[in-house]
Amino acid sequence: MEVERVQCLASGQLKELPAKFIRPAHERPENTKAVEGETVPVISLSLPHDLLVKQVAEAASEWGILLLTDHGISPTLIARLQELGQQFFNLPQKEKEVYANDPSTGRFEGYGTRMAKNLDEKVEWIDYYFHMMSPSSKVNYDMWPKNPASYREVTEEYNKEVLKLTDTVLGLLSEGLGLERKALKSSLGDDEKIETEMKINMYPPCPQPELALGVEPHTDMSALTVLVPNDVPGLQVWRQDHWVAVDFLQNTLLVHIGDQLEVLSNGKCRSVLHRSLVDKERMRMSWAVFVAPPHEAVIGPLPVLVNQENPPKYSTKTFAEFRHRKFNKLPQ
Ligand SMILES: O=C(O)CCC(=O)C(=O)O
Ligand SMILES: [Fe+2]
Repeated sequence: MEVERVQCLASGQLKELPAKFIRPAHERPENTKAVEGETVPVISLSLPHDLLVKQVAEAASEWGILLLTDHGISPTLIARLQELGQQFFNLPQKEKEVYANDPSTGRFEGYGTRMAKNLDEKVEWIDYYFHMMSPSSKVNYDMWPKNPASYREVTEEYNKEVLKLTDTVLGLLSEGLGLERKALKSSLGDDEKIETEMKINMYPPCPQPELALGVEPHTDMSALTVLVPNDVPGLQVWRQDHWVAVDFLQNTLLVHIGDQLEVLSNGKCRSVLHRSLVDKERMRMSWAVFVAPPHEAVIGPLPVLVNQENPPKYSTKTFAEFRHRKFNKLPQ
């Protein structure tokens, strides 16, 4: 089926936003502005170990998101990843359509655009590219862009780095919960099992950004999400009762706590509610890597964190069941 891409729409000198992108008043950025003066914690991985554990634990429980500096992933590698993503979205439309996904038939991987299921439904101002990244046994490389030619090599290298960083962050979070370094990682599945997915988000310039959303408020169902944005701001996180804008900081990685860590930690780590706004003049992009357990993994509050004073706050189920419920908006 022919899908109307937001990028094509945006390149057509639109003055007004088509109705399907106009959010109801209570969701509009113009009516739900971020507060000034609050900032997401920025944490350097080169801090002394005990201090680092403490800061990461605090950020995970109070914010559910942290910005990492001195994270060890080379700026050159990140810049290459970003260039390739941009190059893909600059390809002729026909070439991109070869990779079109079709969520209505369960084909989630590939090039995608949100589709309204009925006339009232609002859609997000975004085109994206989504694919599994690891373990390689579960990857269908036909779903990865073949152009630019170095996409696979660079993406695989980036994935390795993200897996190393994940190991570090999960270790710190485990220690912050008073557990052994390996506790969270082994619940999610060790290196051959843990899954990563890449989502390249592309938000074209939008004629009326105050009325639209790039991504609706949501929590990620992953364990962790590692995200690099380009320099166009837009990400906002919910804190207590208001939105806080996440500043763009050069050479910084964003780490979101996702639903699976909230469950495993029995609520000590918070899965952060977030949304993305769009810009009038500039294209915003972000590269999100979702780190998640395999579908068959059984995830529930870790028994060592549960006792009479701290009864389990979440039910235990397979990650497949969790996904099914989340996709279908069923209670967990
Ligand atoms: O673009 C962003 O900063 C956020 C994207 C996001 O939340 C997602 O892809 O899950
Ligand atoms: Fe997200």
